Amino acid sequence: MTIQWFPGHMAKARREVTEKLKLIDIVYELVDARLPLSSRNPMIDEIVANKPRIILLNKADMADTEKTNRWLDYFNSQNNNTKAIAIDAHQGKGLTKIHSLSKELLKEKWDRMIAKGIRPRAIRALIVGIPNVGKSTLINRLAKKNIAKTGDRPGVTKAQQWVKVGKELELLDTPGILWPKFEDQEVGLRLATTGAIKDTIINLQEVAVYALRYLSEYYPSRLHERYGLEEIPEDVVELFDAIGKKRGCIMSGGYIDYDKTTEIIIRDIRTLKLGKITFEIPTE
Ligand SMILES: Nc1nc2c(ncn2[C@@H]2O[C@H](COP(=O)(O)OP(=O)(O)OP(=O)(O)O)[C@@H](O)[C@H]2O)c(=O)[nH]1
Repeated sequence: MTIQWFPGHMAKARREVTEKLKLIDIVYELVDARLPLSSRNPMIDEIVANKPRIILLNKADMADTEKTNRWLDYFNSQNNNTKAIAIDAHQGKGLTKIHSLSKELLKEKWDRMIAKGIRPRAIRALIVGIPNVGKSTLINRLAKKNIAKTGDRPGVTKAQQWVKVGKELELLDTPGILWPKFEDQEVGLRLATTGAIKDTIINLQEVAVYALRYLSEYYPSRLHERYGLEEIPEDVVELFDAIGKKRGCIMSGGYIDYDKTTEIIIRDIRTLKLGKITFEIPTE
């Protein structure tokens, strides 16, 4: 699903997430491990405020493991209320850690409740993230058909459905959808490279050029191997031509077929033919 985000939609989405935050103890913020900052909402810290949070670097199966580890260090060193782990919601990898980490982050709150004589209840969590980041996949994975109709809760006007994850954890069944920072062109290009933005609304050639520039800088050996290039031309148009030539994307008159070359490059990236790639590097 690609949502056209207008200021009115953004305000509404924010309001909806803020309402849901009142019902829960902890936020699971889903980001794409290949572009952990670009796949976040720019106002997320402000929206989530002081709630404990686990940043889930999803689609870790498609990201460069060494860089994912650097991103985990980056997020884990930010504040005590926030932890990060890498997961693959599609195959269900890394998910068992979510529960133990939630308990850890909420230990003080739970201890306080117990000290006051309140019986411990299930931890309530909300998944938030931008479109296409894997929210539904994660809910379905965690739920294992455990969608519980709980109806109204005291103080809650609208009926909310909760998904049981074991005995001690419950998720709101509808995730919070938030917008990415797409006024930043680079963010848009990164999102487009991984397929998070519908191809029909972007200029794919521009995306392929962006991706090639990035790959030449950070993953030149992958280009060597995949396209059998002896040298990686510095000029990106020359590189584009060289790949087109190697892959037989030639039109009559000997011209390079740029549309076909673009298609190949983008497909190779998205289907991991160029290996696991992370499109954003932590700065510290
Ligand atoms: N490789 C891989 N693909 C994943 C993973 N998680 C989700 N996907 C795929 O990513 C795509 C989007 O997943 P969804 O669960 O629909 O994402 P969403 O955030 O609910 O999307 P919206 O409904 O648009 O908000 C689907 O094709 C999933 O199969 C993962 O960990 N690894």
